[in-house]
Amino acid sequence: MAVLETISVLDKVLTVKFQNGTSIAYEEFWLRDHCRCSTCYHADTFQRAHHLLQIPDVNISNVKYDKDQLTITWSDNHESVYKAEFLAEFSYDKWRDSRRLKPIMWSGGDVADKVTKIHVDEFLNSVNGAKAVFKSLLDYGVALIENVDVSVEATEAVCNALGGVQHTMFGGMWEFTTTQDHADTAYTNLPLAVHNDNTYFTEAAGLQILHCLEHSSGSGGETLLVDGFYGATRLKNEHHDDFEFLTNFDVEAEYLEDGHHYRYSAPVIKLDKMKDITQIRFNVYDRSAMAFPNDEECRSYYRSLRNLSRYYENPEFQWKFKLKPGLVMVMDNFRVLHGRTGFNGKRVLCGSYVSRSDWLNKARALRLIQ
Ligand SMILES: C[N+](C)(C)CCCC[C@H](N)C(=O)O
Ligand SMILES: O=C(O)CCC(=O)C(=O)O
Repeated sequence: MAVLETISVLDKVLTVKFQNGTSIAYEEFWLRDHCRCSTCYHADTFQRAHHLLQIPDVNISNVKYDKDQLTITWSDNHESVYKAEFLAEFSYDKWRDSRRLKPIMWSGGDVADKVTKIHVDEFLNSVNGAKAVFKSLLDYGVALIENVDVSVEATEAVCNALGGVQHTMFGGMWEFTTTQDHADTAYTNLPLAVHNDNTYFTEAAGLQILHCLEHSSGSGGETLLVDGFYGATRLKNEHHDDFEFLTNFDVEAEYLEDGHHYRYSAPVIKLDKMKDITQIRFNVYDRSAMAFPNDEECRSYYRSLRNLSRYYENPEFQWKFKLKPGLVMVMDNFRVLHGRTGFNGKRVLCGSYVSRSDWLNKARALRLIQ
């Protein structure tokens, strides 16, 4: 519970000292911009009523406060009221850290005992079930949902509860096997080294959901998962120059098939301003043929990608398991790399993508993140 203790105003800055000892300084312009009265703010839509250019250049004429709220009278006689709880949100460190995700890195199959494995009914019909799935995705980048009817329709209900089916050139809900519906090796029985999908899209899919509907008259087709953040962190600690290179160099990726040519360039390892790893875009197959300005950059490209690959290809760091009908695997495509061993026989998978905005929206609505 935030409690106002003292307020002081100097040189267009109002400083609040809270009873817990913290102090926060607010620019006058920021305070006027955050007036929540009915003429400045549409409380029903959580939107400001004025353009930035309409905010007047005024000064604080008078302040009144008690332990719960502050009232400012402005030099244009406008009056603004601020609740202590609202003001207390804007300690910069607290505000910044409240927005940082806190992934728990993992390596190897032991993570199987940590990720959420939940009955589909509990996921779809209970808040705690939904929280368990989204927390597992936030913590480990993987969640497993069991007892799902072996159908595209039942899988779609799971995809919608995860945030909604994301439509791409591959469709919305997809069902795929070894028929060449698209010019991609996913539609074959070849082994696929662990990778992130959609490195050729301006924004990769947020989640990838896979449900093996059938695998008959054959073997293989085991799923491989690896924590892309763990491998990138090992690279940072053991090949720092390569890590730096991969956080700065734009690797170009592309996807080509009749009527389609996607192309996008971005670093393999994306950092935010806090230097937290926020995304891995790693796919050895979809890399474009690139030109380089000099030998050094070309050599750095191959050395750094090969060194990072050694972590991702290390079986010790991979989680290998077989998707079976009824079990739906959900993974964070911004973090977890997935692949499969080669297979024979008839193997049919269905699933969808979910955008990152949409699944984080669900997690935020469940109050798991800010
Ligand atoms: C749509 N579905 C998931 C079946 C396959 C899409 C192909 C994904 C492509 N190999 C990539 O890595 O982006
Ligand atoms: O067939 C599988 O298990 C995965 C295929 C794959 O990697 C993909 O569709 O992106």
